[in-house]
Amino acid sequence: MSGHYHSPDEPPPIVVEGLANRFGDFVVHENLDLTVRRGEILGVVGGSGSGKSVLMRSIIGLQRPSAGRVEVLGRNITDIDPDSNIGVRCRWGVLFQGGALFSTLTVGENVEVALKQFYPDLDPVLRAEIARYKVILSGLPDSAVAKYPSELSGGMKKRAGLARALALDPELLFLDEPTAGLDPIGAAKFDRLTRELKETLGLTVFLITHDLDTLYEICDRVAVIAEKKIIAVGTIPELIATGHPWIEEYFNGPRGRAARASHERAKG
Ligand SMILES: Nc1ncnc2c1ncn2[C@@H]1O[C@H](COP(=O)(O)OP(=O)(O)OP(=O)(O)O)[C@@H](O)[C@H]1O
Repeated sequence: MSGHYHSPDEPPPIVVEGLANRFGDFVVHENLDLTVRRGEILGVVGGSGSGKSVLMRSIIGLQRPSAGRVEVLGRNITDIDPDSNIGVRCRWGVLFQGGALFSTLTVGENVEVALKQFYPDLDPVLRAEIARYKVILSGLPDSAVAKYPSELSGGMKKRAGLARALALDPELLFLDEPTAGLDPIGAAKFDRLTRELKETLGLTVFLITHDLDTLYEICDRVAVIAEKKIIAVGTIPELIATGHPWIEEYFNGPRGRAARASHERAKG
């Protein structure tokens, strides 16, 4: 299995500049800047309702910003009509909160949806085989291919959603709270899978999470949304060194301290 080749001169895979999002009078983002580096897992944190999902939707072209520029894999997403950016859309995969699987389709068929859309002439037998491979790559047993979402546990649904996100061999993977609702063992396994996939497939990962263990275990850097913008981006020690009160409370509160202690124990 090979990753994606990139020349060192290529621009960062995601560049957001001066982003604004408003719903009526309600301002979610104002003058938000963010650059995601190639090959990193970037964790995105912020209080509930701070605009993490709206940011992700702006980056993948599902939310038209009120102002600003969003460049993904060298294409300006804000300028192009959603139907015309098909070439760039097949270069990312998204795991939405809850998996967003089609309930009337099996897991395998769910994975096949994107393959059918982007490669309509693909032989159906080959298409089913590619889907099966993605399901297994996501850590599900072969038997899960023929199952319906209602027959899966929460953790299996996440993996099925991940298989769908990987359908088109993406360069960029967007994960919206992938470990929410999983027990700690299931969450740790999902974290390991994310890291392994990133390393094996050469992915860049944009990962929204509230899970402090995920931040400590697998994120290369963390971006913090507060006050309608990204207030800081860096490694966790770099963030703590900013002394910002929200960051301080987040990482040095009881849960933050417990996650750090467990991370340090695991490192030995
Ligand atoms: N389509 C919309 N119309 C109006 N308001 C919206 C819309 N989408 C999001 N919002 C509002 O924007 C704010 C940010 O929402 P968003 O879902 O991005 O938050 P979040 O940081 O992902 O929160 P959480 O951690 O709770 O998932 C919220 O107050 C939400 O109600």
